[in-house]
Amino acid sequence: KNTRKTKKNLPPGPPRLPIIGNLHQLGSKPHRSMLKLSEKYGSLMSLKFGDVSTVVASSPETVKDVLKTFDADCCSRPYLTYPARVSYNLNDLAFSPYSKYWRQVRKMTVIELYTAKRVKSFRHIREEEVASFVDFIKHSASLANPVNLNKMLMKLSGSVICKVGFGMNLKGSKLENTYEEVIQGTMEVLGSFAAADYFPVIGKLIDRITGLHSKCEKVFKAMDAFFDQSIKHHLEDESLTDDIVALLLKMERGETGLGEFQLTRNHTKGILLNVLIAGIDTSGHTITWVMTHLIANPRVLKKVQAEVREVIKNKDDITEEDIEQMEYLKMVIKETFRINPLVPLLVPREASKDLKMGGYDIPKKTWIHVNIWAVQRNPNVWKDPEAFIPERFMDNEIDYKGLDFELLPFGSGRRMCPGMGMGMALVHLTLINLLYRFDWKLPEGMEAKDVDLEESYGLVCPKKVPLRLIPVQTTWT
Ligand code: HEM
Repeated sequence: KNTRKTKKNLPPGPPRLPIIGNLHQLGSKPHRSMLKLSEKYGSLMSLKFGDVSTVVASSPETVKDVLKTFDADCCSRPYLTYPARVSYNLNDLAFSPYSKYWRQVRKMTVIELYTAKRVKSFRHIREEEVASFVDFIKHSASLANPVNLNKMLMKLSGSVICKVGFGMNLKGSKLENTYEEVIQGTMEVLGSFAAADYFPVIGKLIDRITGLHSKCEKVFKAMDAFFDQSIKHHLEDESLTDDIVALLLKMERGETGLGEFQLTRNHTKGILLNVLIAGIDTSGHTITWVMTHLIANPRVLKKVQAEVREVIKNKDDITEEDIEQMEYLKMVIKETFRINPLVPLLVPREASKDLKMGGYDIPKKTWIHVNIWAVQRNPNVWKDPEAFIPERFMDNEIDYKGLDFELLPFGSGRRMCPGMGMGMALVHLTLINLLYRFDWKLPEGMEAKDVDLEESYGLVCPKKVPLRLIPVQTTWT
């Protein structure tokens, strides 16, 4: 009798296998598999992964329901075993549940850390690091050597984040030789569909067998040693006052920030984890994707270079604000975010109470995936969605700042990325330099149609095969 009374009207979804549910349908690229399934079962779809009930939103309307209409009740995070470990037991911002702690830290970081003023104050660091990056590329150009842009751009954003966040040079730090492996490994750990999250009884054992557990421990230890190094450096040198570690240590001492809330060392490290991984991976990979699409589309490359060169030609130096006069470059960046959003499923959310959404029941504790990969390829919204056509933004007001639910590379609502300004400042300055100062050629024997566009999968989806291009220095630089 009771069962009949409480029967829920859940969103439709594919049939499930015993025990694993729909896990076998995820494949190696869950955002792509979920897009395919949503074409059959609808833009609000139920899936079951082991013990976990999930819904996936895949259209601008259903995504708007999750991120705006029901944001307050959908903005918590589920408990994820390995993100919990690397975030010092959820003492961070990105994986911590919606709670008083999260609200205070979010408010504090938005007021103190991710402000336009602070982004500006780090400008000299971006300029210095981009200048030495350009020098390296000039050197490669003089030898006609191909440059591995994935690697070099990761190094550039790594150097910027180390100085901005940790007051240190990447060179000489504990991550100097391993940061690429550590950051990539962390992203894989954070983005993996871990057995421990879906099978409470045997999941941890499965993760030990697959190696996920030891991989997590390895990256955690490497990052922890790096954070300790930076904190020690700050405690020994009082002149370090302007970077993010300095600010967090001030908060620990109660000199600024959170009112009655006491920031502990684990909170500091959790927040630093977000700065390190979100800061390095995202900006570098965004620039690589832009360059990949440009080299695969020579017409667009030529057009955007003409624009950049026209704007810069009579100026003494290049600044990140020059982007304001580069309408076509802005369209190229939007189109890149549309085709290759770096976080295609955003970070998973969890319903904090029973909800009724689009006529369906979403029970409390259901996990919610927002598939922006599907939204940004929706043929009802985007004509010819697989093609790279920046001009589609010409008479189109859609932007990526969280207000338009057709394009959401930074998410939207309470959990929207707070580091957008910081990330985009580096993306703009670097791209303008790459396009103004160099022409770009594919290695011998390759043509535009051969450029590989496959993404790899993790929390962030970078280009799978590194982008190798030959820079040719322009005569005017
Ligand atoms: C091009 C660069 C970047 C992209 C595309 C990007 C994208 C994203 C996305 C999609 C999310 C998840 C939003 C959600 O779950 O709804 C996110 C969250 C976050 N990002 Fe970024 N991000 C970028 C740069 C940065 C930078 C430079 C920082 C900091 C230095 C940063 C810090 C964070 C943090 C702390 C969160 C968690 C917010 C929360 O859960 O409250 N991001 N980012």
